[in-house]
Amino acid sequence: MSAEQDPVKLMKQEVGRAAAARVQSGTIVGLGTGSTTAYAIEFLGDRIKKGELKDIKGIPTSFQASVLAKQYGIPLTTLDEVDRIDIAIDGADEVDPQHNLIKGGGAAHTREKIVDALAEQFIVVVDSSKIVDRLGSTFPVPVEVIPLAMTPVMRAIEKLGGKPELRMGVKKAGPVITDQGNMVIDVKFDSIDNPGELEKTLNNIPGVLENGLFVGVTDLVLVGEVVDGKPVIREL
Ligand SMILES: O=C[C@H](O)[C@H](O)[C@H](O)COP(=O)(O)O
Repeated sequence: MSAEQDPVKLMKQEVGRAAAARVQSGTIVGLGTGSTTAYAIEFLGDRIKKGELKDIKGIPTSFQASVLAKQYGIPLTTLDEVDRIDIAIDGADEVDPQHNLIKGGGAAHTREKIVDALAEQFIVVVDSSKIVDRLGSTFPVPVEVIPLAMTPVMRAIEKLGGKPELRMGVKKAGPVITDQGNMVIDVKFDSIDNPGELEKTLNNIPGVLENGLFVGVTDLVLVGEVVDGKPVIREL
């Protein structure tokens, strides 16, 4: 199947394009992580090349975002250099009806939460498969943990009713190591009744750096769908 015919790829591309179209000249832009945001970064680069978009600066949420930004000609800055982030564009693994999220499928949720939460406008870009009635129904909650605390954190998570699993590398023996040099525990909960409460409880376990529940942060969700073979973008 060619890239153009792959409906998931098509949805991701179009939703990335739609988000990139909302960025204005002269702004500071949070650059999210993952396969969907990668398209937004590519389209931002296209707009810069065409001269449509001038004087923007990106704040990357990961090594991946930083590499892509450099590849597509987006100048980068840091949180030390700016007094605001105007807009952030980022993907998600699940989006619930209140626009709360699970993120961290790419182990980048710690830096993503810092950047996305600081942004004046945080736009989430997803394909329709990410929309759920209840967080945790398809995806575990990623928890970034300082390595020496891994065992006590796992025990504490079990006491909360979660099933923790250390995330292992693909094409790398051993665990996934985050951009901060930590590990990720993926936690399956039977049911997440109060995501805001769980977000705080998890972060309160000593040794936990950040978890992938993003509650009350989203301003707009752009959802890519394929209808009658054509990509359609809907706003939530
Ligand atoms: O750590 C990774 C991020 O939270 C991603 O934004 C999230 O996993 C969605 O990625 P994708 O767009 O590749 O599904």
